[in-house]
Amino acid sequence: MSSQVTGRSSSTGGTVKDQEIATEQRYVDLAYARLEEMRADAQAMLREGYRQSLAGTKGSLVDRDAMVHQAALRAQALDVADDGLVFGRLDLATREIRYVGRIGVRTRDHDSLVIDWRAPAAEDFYRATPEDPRGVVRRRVLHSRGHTVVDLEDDLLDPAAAQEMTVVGDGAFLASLARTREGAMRDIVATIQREQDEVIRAPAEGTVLVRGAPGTGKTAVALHRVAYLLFRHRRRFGSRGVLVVGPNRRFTAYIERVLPSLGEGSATLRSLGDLVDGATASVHDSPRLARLKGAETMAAVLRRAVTDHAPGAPNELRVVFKGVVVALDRARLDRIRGEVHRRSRGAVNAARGRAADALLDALWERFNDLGGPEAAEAAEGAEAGLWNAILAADGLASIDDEPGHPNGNGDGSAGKRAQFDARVREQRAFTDFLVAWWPLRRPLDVLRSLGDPNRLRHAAGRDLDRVDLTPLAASWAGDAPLSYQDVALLDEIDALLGAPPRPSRRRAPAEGDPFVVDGVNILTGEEVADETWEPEMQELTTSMERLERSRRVDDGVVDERPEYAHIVVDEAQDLSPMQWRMLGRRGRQASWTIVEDPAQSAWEDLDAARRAMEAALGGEQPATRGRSRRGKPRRKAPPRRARHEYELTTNYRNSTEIAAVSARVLAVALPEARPARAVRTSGIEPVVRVVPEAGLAAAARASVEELLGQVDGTIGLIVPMALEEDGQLTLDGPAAPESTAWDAAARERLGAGLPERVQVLDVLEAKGLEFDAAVIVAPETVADQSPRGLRVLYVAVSRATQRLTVLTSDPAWQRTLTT
Ligand SMILES: Nc1ncnc2c1ncn2[C@@H]1O[C@H](COP(=O)(O)OP(=O)(O)OP(=O)(O)O)[C@@H](O)[C@H]1O
Repeated sequence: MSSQVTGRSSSTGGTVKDQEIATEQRYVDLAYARLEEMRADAQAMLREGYRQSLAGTKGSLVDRDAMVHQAALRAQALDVADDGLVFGRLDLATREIRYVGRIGVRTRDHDSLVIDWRAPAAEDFYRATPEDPRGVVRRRVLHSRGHTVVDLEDDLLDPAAAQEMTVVGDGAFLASLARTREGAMRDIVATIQREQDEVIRAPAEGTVLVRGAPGTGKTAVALHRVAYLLFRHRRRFGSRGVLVVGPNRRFTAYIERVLPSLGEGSATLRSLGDLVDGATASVHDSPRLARLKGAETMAAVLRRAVTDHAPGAPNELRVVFKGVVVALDRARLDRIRGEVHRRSRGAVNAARGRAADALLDALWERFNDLGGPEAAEAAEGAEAGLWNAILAADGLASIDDEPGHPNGNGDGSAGKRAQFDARVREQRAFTDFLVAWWPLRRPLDVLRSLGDPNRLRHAAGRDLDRVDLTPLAASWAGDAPLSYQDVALLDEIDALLGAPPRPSRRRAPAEGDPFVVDGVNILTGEEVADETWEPEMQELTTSMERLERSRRVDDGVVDERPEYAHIVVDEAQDLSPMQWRMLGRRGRQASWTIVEDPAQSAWEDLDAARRAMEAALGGEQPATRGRSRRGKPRRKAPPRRARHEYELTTNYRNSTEIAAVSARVLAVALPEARPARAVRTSGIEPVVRVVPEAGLAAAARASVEELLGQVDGTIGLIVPMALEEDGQLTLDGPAAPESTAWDAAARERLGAGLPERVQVLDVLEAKGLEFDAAVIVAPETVADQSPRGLRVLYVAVSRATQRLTVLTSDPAWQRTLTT
């Protein structure tokens, strides 16, 4: 017979639970003692690594690098185990006992003391249920503070096999869900539920698509999956890297501690606003601008923008050969430009050499039209002084054609052509023209150039409506802040521009190269060293450094864009097609974990986003179809990958009372959707108050002050987006001069003097976050701000774990939320 005990006294002193805790403490002490030994071993390995480097050979440096890296990883993994090393115990029907913990611990004789939670032998800890006990009789969760076991909770899975086994517990799991939120997400290793574990351990290949309502643990599960993949497939995912992408910087700050707490510091965590090096988003676009910028048609607009002539590009080319002025006008130049773009298929910056050749062809043709070599001979006899005067008046920098010039003796037509090319290339008029007419462009310059409504109109073709041009151009003009959608556009432009053909190291100068102007090769943008140039010794790089190398869009083009072996996309329902394209470029060979809740989507055209997602996951990217970014034939598009779909159904965040309010919003936003099942009842009803519009801010302040006395943890004060008069931008940087009700200045006033645990944020910034208490201001405004406003509101009301207050100036909303 087993017994369920919660603190009952035993005949031998102390409660049964105390005795059980003492037993477990002895085992935990044993595990920590062994951990100390492992730590000493890791330190010894580190010292040995450094000793190797004293040998001084290149090979020894490589060994040192590898050894030090390994030892550092090991030491890091051991450190994370310092808190709550052992958190689970399984008693099996075979009488075997298994302990589960943050990392695997073995005795010196290789007997298992603690099984890593990610190892196959730990799977039963998460998967066993009373319906399917998988040989487990009792599952025990140990709650520790540091090295000390403070509580236990048992699940009896197979009562028939339990015999005299003691079972203690008082719902510590549910209690742990109600714990205070301190502002950063925590790991859930000890309490992962079966449906969550299935996602975490899903196959590493292909795409894992996870859906679930707010609070079902999608983010938590995705992060634990990363730790699992890195543990089980370290070689594959550790070397090429894992990228985790979240919606905004607040969100990445919120989740950034989870992976390190699981001992995994190697994954790259980025928000959609800082995925591209050198470009950082500081604003969200209004729904209208986001729709325009995020749509796939923007790819065509940008393609035209990069192939259009650059701002300030000259309209005429004039050179002199043997006294004959040869000129190309704007119409001819535009035709040449179009032809070069067609032939170079996209890699714009790399095509400058081809552009130079095409100009020379056209000049030669023109020169022949003017009479060719005969005309030159006639001109040669003319008065040099007269020519100089005329040509100087034309502003040509270099016109001379001295008899006896080394290039002046070509014969035969090929020789004449070679002579022509050589003489024209030498002229500053030609090289200066080339630099201005086909500049090596930077993504940010191209985007800014679209701040000119005329250029935007030209690039827009028929892909944008006239009425949209003005707000779009205004959002890119001057030094307007970059938005989250803009970052994806910069990446698109970068892909279109491509890298100029540059070697990885500085080359020695080629003597007399006419394309070297002021120490720079104007065809490639490459710096050419002076005569003192010597090849440098290369410093060894670690795999982490290599992983971190990436392109920067602000300072021209450097290095390759990083590609990852696995990409996790959180809040995927909000990605625009252009953002999917940006991610697709980073995961052409990757497997993916995609986490989403379509009911929370602020994005209007979900079908278009879905198509773009499919293209990113395995299809081809239309902008670079058939060719790689460097113009070489592309590898075949990867085959469509296996897809594994999962749904999470239990809401671990909200109390049942708060979940009821969010279910009411969902019923209006998306009547056919099913809310998740909340499991924790708090007995605290949400508050919905009607307040006159002018008093909303004051009421919000008062509500927060009241809540400060009611909860110990974080409070979110969630306000509508701040749309400017023309509905454009919502700033999360400094206040814009003419912005309205909920702008940054208003939010700053709302938060003034409040403790740090209170965050004032708009509904978009609240995505993915959670608070002990939330105050939602003006649901009616949120609902009206965009066609997806109701879904955005659904996000807002599902943020709180314990207390929810809604302030509305519309009595109809009070009825909707309470009945
Ligand atoms: N098995 C679990 N044990 C304990 N806590 C859990 C468990 N699963 C989820 N949680 C907690 O529930 C909360 C919600 O989890 P999470 O943020 O991952 O949900 P989500 O589905 O991503 O929500 P949203 O869609 O709103 O972003 C978090 O505090 C998380 O730690």
